[in-house]
Amino acid sequence: MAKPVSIEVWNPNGKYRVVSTKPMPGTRWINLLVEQDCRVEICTQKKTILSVEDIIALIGDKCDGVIGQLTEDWGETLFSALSKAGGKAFSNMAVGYNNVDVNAANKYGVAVGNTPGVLTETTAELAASLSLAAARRIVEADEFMRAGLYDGWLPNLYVGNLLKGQTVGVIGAGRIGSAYARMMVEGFKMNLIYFDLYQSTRLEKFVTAYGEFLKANGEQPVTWKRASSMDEVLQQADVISLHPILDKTTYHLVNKERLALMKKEAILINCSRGPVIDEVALVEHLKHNPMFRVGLDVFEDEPYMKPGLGDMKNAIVVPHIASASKWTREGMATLAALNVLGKIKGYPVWSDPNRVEPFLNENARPPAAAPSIVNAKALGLPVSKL
Ligand SMILES: NC(=O)C1=CN([C@@H]2O[C@H](COP(=O)(O)OP(=O)(O)OC[C@H]3O[C@@H](n4cnc5c(N)ncnc54)[C@H](O)[C@@H]3O)[C@@H](O)[C@H]2O)C=CC1
Ligand SMILES: O=C(O)C(=O)CO
Repeated sequence: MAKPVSIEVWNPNGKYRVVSTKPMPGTRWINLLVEQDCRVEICTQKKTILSVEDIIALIGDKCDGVIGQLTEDWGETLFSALSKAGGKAFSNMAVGYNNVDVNAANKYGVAVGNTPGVLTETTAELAASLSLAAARRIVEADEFMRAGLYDGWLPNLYVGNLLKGQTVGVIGAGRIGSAYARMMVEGFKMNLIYFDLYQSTRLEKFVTAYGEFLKANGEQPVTWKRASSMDEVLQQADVISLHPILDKTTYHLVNKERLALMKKEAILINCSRGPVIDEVALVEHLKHNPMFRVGLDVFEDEPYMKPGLGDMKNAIVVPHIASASKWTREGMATLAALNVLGKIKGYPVWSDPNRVEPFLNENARPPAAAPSIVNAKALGLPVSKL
């Protein structure tokens, strides 16, 4: 068994043992746990992705709760080990929890937390950044400049796409997809087409109101359309951003056939999860369509890229940093810690995981509730009346 080599301990005499598989930003999350009689153990081992064996060793014989990461495989083996150690709480430090087998957690009565809301705008901003970078070829132009190749202004140098008046397509118009859509519509006066299993009435109202504002000021109004299929979005949009959860229905949602439906000069952005795109098919598509561009924050086999992707000039690739703003990462740590603490203390579950601001106010005590437990219903946990 691979034994973790390095652990940082806070409040050694605390009654409840809470393990974090990684150091997390800020100290508020540690203080909140320590104030409530937790002994906090943080794994400081210099290894980016911990194996199941590493985490079993961290859990040990007695562990009340674990804060884990999206890179870890939380399935039957780990929930069984946590349950054997007396643990009843786990939280991902992430909103996405496709790395967690929630059925296995249910079997062992372990609450599974996630961190919605606090990363919505930050993630949408990165998707918007990638959209702009791809449309205006910023990374290619930066490389050209640094290579000392610039010898004067030219009419055809790094000509890209104007976003104003084009159509932005959003697949998965939940929290992040809607925030991204609002940024692109308001910021760049783009028209919207979206596909989601559910109607996004708030988003539609926003675009309608902004369109009326533009019209009243003598400008071309922006428009919206809820597509009846994903293919409609792919065919009609100029910039398409993917924001669904990853599950069986969204695995390889963008495949060879669907890439072929898109405009030759379209831009595809993925800040959701890598396997939503068939990355091998994407590399082929990029090779045969040099004006097609992608901006990718996530990859099918993270941390690896499929062969050839890194060589493509029409691809911008960044290492899963969409939620990486200081405020958001500290907030994610806080929400994850409060999920675990809430279950340990027997608090009810917060009633609306889209409204987590009260937990993030540094000047007030957080509510006595677990902010977001995804299997609360399955475990029959009480809901907060706050
Ligand atoms: N790259 C990064 O660092 C980050 C990635 N994420 C990813 O983004 C995902 C979305 O996060 P939120 O917006 O907070 O979640 P959300 O639950 O608010 O939105 C997801 C949306 O996807 C829709 N959806 C589900 N299945 C679909 C399908 N088959 N076709 C079309 N739409 C479908 C849902 O109806 C929902 O509206 C997370 O699950 C996570 O995987 C989230 C934060 C940061
Ligand atoms: O929260 C998530 O789901 C992420 O991917 C990291 O922010």
